[in-house]
Amino acid sequence: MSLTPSAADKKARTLSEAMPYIQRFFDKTIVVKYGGNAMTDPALQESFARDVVLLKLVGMNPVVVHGGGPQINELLQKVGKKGEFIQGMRVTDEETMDVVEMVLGKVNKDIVNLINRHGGKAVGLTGQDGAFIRAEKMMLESKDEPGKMLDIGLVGEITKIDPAIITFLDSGDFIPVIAPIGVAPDGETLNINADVVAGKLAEVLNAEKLVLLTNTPGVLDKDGNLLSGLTPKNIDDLVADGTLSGGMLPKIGSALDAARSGVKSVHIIDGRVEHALLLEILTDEGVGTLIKSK
Ligand SMILES: Nc1ncnc2c1ncn2[C@@H]1O[C@H](COP(=O)(O)OP(=O)(O)O)[C@@H](O)[C@H]1O
Ligand SMILES: CC(=O)N[C@@H](CCC(=O)OP(=O)(O)O)C(=O)O
Repeated sequence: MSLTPSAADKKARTLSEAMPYIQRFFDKTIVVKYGGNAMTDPALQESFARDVVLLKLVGMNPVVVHGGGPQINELLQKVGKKGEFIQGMRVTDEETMDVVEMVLGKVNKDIVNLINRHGGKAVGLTGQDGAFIRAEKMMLESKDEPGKMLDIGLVGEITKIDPAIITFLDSGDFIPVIAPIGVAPDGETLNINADVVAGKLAEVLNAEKLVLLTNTPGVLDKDGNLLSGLTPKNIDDLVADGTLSGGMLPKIGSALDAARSGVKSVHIIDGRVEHALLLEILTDEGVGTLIKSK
């Protein structure tokens, strides 16, 4: 294929532009949350896997945490159950938990397989492996009746993440791929929102970056315009006036917690854009919403 001089020049400039980022992020941990909504298109799945492998090849330590919300809903529907969410958290009875584990197990191995097909060495884990994600049953405070605690079933609140297994994998050629399931003190498995796992993991790994790939251009205002940067005060206002709702609530909460606990940059970006991850990490192009710690 021959390139016109301007196209060749543009390609060369883009490659050259990547160099300072490769230098800056060499040996740094990048936690990537791959949302269930961003993984529905096979071509995008391929580009995601290629991006993750490329980051590893140039010396970064990508750690993938995946969701699977829409895929869980699909199977629930097939077995005649309706997915119910409160403040972005799935109400999880025992039967639902079986479906959650089944679907996340399949999604996990699909991602592992995809990364491996592109030359990476992915290792799939849930929080049960080495009991590395400890959790306890979450009680959620009602938004309508402050002070009232809601029981949403087998949903976990993280009490501790032991990063040892992840740093061990990172120090080799491996790319950890993590499903958001935690383990309670009695050994019961608990369903955890994947954004929450990604945020907490970024914190305990002292990650350089947390990138949350989802199915919107980023955080949007009431008129649907992209908000390119958000402070904690902006976020409080957007929650209070109802601009942020549903799955965006745990996402923004986790993003802010991660930013405040020292993760250097936290982004919510559009996983429907091909190579969104590379654009975010290796180019000057700012995509999506940057979450600021203050
Ligand atoms: N202000 C907002 N800006 C963008 N998305 C929002 C906003 N408020 C609510 N959302 C919803 O949050 C969704 C993303 O969260 P979620 O469905 O949990 O995705 P994921 O599977 O990527 O975690 C969006 O698809 C959108 O429906
Ligand atoms: C407690 C809770 O809500 N768990 C989520 C776990 C998967 C997830 O978070 O998937 P996405 O990132 O695709 O939304 C659920 O059951 O849907």
